[in-house]
Amino acid sequence: MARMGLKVAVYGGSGYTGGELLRLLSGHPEVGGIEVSSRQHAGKVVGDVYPELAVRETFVEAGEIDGSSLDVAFVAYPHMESAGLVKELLAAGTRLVVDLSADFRLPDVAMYEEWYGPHPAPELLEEAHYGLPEVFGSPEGGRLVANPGCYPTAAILALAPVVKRIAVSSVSVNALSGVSGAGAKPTQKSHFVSANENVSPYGVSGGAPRHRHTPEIETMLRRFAPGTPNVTFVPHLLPISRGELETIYVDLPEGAELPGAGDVLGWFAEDYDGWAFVEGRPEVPQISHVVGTNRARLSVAVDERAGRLVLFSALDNLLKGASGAAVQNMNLALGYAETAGLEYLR
Ligand SMILES: NC(=O)C1=CN([C@@H]2O[C@H](COP(=O)(O)OP(=O)(O)OC[C@H]3O[C@@H](n4cnc5c(N)ncnc54)[C@H](OP(=O)(O)O)[C@@H]3O)[C@@H](O)[C@H]2O)C=CC1
Ligand SMILES: CC(=O)N[C@@H](CCC(=O)OP(=O)(O)O)C(=O)O
Repeated sequence: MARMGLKVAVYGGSGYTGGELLRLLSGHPEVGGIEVSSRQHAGKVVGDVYPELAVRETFVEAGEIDGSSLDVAFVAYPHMESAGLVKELLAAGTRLVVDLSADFRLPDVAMYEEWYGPHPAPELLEEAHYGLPEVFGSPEGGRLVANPGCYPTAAILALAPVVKRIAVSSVSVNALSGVSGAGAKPTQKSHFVSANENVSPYGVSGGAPRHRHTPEIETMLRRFAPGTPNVTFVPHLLPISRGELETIYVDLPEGAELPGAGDVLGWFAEDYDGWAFVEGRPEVPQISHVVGTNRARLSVAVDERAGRLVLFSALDNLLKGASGAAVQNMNLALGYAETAGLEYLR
């Protein structure tokens, strides 16, 4: 007998975030049917291509999925490839689209075009809800969720409670990530021989830091703290499969009083009270504290000698940084508990 429940589709199911979505959605109590697209593997059973997933659905071409029949579509395509499909799905009547790419994160077309390229569906930017619910609220009732980038999720969760409360004069993010953040297609940067036994800074070009997550972090923080200064953001590739850690240096204006660590932990507790997956704790988070979970763990150290706050933020790039957050957003958008299907990842 067919299971009742939500009919969902994962577009780009052969990728890392797509695979993680299949794993999460297969065990989700509200999901009744899953369709999954892949160009390379169309016609093959998911679990035959990826035995670690043990999913019995068959990959199909994206065009074979009827968007009008879907409750939820997760689009896990590269940026600039995603927006066209998102537009088609919404026009077809898909109830909710969660886009994992960056295509609907920046509300300003000119900014998108500066950092990415021509936008394929700018008319939808205004309607997209930036899917970091612990900071920007639930997307309940909306049709389009722009799932945040993994690095911006970690940075915004740590910084929002601070910039909301005190003026800051500089913000520098030192970010570390596992190789799955670079996606399933190997590149010179992500090839085993390049990444193994190595740590490399990247996102620096023409002698300046220039990673496309910089404007995402700045734009989102300025929504409630318009005076947030330009952010220096430098990511580094670690020889691990997954997980992300950011150490964030925050300077205060001349003469401003430095808050204590207890103050900042109190702000984290106040802002994230009632949310299941975000927690400030006294100990400094490590990647091993969050890998395989949908947690973001935050902490703080106060450098009184230098007059500077040091924030820490750790998450799993494929879960709270992508697919776990996407399922959390689906839950909230459709009125379920944020933890539905994710309880074991707390
Ligand atoms: N990896 C991470 O940690 C995070 C990723 N993201 C974002 O999520 C999205 C997916 O990332 P990730 O899973 O890592 O990426 P992958 O490269 O692992 O997977 C993307 C999948 O999309 C399909 N695809 C690629 N190009 C196209 C295209 N032009 N048209 C249609 N399908 C295409 C491919 O499947 P096939 O060739 O089989 O069709 C591919 O497997 C990206 O936008 C990424 O930036 C966001 C946060 C974190
Ligand atoms: C290690 C690594 O390469 N990480 C990726 C993470 C970005 C990502 O996947 O997020 P978006 O959806 O915003 O592109 C990068 O720096 O490009």
